[in-house]
Amino acid sequence: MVAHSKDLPQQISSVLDAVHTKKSTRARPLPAVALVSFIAVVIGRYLSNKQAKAKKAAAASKVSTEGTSSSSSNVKEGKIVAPKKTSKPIKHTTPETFARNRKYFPPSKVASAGSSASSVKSSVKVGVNKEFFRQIESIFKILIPKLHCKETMILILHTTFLVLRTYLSVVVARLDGAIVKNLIAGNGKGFIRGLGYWFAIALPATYTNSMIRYLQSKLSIAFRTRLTRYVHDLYLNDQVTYYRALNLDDRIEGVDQYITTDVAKFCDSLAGLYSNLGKPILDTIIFNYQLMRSIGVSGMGGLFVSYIVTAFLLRMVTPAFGKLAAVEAKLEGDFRSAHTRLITNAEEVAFYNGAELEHSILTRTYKRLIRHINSIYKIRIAYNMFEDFIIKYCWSAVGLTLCALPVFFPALGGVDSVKDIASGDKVVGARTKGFITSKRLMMSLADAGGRMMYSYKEMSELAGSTLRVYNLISVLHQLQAGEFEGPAPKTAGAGSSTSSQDGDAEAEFYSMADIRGIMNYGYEGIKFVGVPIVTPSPGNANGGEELVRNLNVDVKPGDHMLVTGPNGVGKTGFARLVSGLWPVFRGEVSRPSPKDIFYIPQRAYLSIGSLRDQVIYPHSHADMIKAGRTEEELMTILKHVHLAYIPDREGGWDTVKEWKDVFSGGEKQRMNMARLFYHKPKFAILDECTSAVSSDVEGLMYNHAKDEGITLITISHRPALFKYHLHLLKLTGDHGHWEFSTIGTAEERQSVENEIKSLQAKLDEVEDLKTRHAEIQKELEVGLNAGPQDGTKVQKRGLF
Ligand SMILES: Nc1ncnc2c1ncn2[C@@H]1O[C@H](COP(=O)(O)OP(=O)(O)OP(=O)(O)O)[C@@H](O)[C@H]1O
Repeated sequence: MVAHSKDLPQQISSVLDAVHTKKSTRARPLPAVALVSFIAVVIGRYLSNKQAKAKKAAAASKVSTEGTSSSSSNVKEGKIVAPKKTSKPIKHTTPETFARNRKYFPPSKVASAGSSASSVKSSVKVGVNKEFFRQIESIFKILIPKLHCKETMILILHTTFLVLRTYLSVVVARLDGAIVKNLIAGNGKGFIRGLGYWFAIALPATYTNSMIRYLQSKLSIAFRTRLTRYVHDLYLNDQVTYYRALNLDDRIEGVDQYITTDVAKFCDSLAGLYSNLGKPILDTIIFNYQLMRSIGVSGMGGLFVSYIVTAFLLRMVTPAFGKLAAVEAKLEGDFRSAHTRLITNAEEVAFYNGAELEHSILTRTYKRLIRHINSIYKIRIAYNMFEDFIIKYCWSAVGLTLCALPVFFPALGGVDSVKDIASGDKVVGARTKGFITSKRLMMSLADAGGRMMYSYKEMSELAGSTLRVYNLISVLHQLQAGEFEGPAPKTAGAGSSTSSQDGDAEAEFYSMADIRGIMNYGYEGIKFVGVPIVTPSPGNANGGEELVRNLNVDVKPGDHMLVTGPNGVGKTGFARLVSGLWPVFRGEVSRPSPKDIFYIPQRAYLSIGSLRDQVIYPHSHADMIKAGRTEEELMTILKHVHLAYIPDREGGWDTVKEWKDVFSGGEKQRMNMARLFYHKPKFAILDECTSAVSSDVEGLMYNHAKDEGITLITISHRPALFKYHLHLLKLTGDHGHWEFSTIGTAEERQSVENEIKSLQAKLDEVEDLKTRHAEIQKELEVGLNAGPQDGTKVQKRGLF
């Protein structure tokens, strides 16, 4: 009974609505049902066709993968997946698209929450402002590159279903009214018919709701795919943007977090915002229109004033959700990278017994994150209270007052009430109907308004992820173009020769923002003309440190060169310059084209993939077949590096394992040397890459490399490698000093002789020690044979 009386106003309202709209909108759900069912079936068929196609494609790719790379050991391992061999192009973005889009991504005017050193000091805050809309617009150029694309199709479908849902809500409300009307009138037939319509409409209505959710997810995934592809194309390219982002620039710290989490979060929020904002806006327009019929234009004026005041107040009190979200994403990234570090260095940490310290680092990063999240929750308490107070209570009070206007001041009343009274309806009935209709509309409006205000909060948070995604793309674009961030270069007059290093008046000031050197590709050799080796200095106000000054060297084919010097002097820096990883600040570097030069780094790298992939890296199996190379050749190569036993031991070329855990230190280095013999480049830079290999095998590998016609540039401090080279580049570390000489000159001989002398001296010492040892032994024996003075018999055996 209580429940009944509680629902009564709503039921009366439905009946009144039904009566009110008798002429033009009699509850006729059947055409609506038919229309919705038709659209649902068409879209359902479209989507199921797509799904069938996707299933077919998946089955086909499974067959091809099984056909090319499955092996018994692969199955045994179970966990590691070999890279898929695909004939499809890996890159999706053309250089022209990059060039066109670059201008849409100038450095952000908002100081980034994700970077530790942003040069952009700006008063613009993270939030729903002009800069946010500009950033979103730029990102949309990537998300929807043209009008006719998959994303537009999904957006159209999504919009259709959103409109359908609003339409169905109206139909359901009217049907509700009609059923209640028949119930009150005791019309059994009408009631049963109404119930029939009710069930008939349930199917398309529920289908519409689940399609809205499905299309929202689909839109999010489509956006994510577009963005991830674009970012990957930008990140992994010939300009080694990934290396630059990680080593030469600190604007996007934790780039993995940006690409994996932030992009996904951004796409989810954007797709969600469309439906969360679109529906309330549509509702607000419809309900406001209907409300105007009930409370009149003057009442609507009051309502709009309350909208404006609410929007103003909420904007005033809304905390910087965008900035908070951006900081949260950064802290999440820090926590994640602390774990990644531990995974990468588990063995080293275990050897050092460093669990406790690592534990404290993890706890500290986690606490920092949680403290921030907790502070957001606390900020939300006051905000939610205010939001509820305004939207639920103040709006209701305003609503009630406005609803009362036609009652107390009929002259001000809405069109309907005036018309109803004029047409002779009972005054009380007219007032009840007017009040309940207005109240229902007000409630719906408050609900739509609440959702819109909630969307404002979502938009503020979206501003945070938009900033991070925008910064990612913007910085990658700049790095790809070789534009770095650094202190302003000093002008010639203002001391271009100002020292950047303590106590060195001649050292030049090197800024990442002032790179003037030239890099030439395609030279038959490696030539440095007036090139300094300078450490990159992202965010360092003192500029980069000059390790080697004004280097001039020319290595022609066959001029095997050894680069030597103490630790940290810049030997690997030389290799980084040749490979284009470090910028050429001044002078000119000429080098062969990429296919003619190969680097083997200090730390042996083993990729994800099969045993074969380890030898042919960075070729894929498909590249190997295309180049006409065979497994017999690979076997010969393994013999040269003394690893011929590996394929048998590991179960064949197709075996997939985590190779970095399988091979010993020396095996890893020999495997890296095997790559050199596979690729046979004209030049090779070997950076201490045989330090764990026994010296006899090392010698064989060096001689084989020379026999293959490879010009070697070895970075090492071991004199044992002198004999395989013709030239010596010695970096002394003394104010960037360096010496170039030919091995075999007086100086070099002197150096080798010095080493021989020092070894000889040690050997002589061994002889002396041996002689001394024999003497002591002799003395002891003499002493024992003489026996004790008191005549006690000492047993020789017991003493020794
Ligand atoms: N990305 C970087 N940013 C700034 N400085 C760097 C960077 N990489 C290396 N350095 C610094 O440059 C200096 C030279 O490094 P490099 O690796 O060339 O030394 P090296 O002579 O090869 O030493 P080792 O014999 O120990 O391998 C070191 O002091 C190092 O700290």
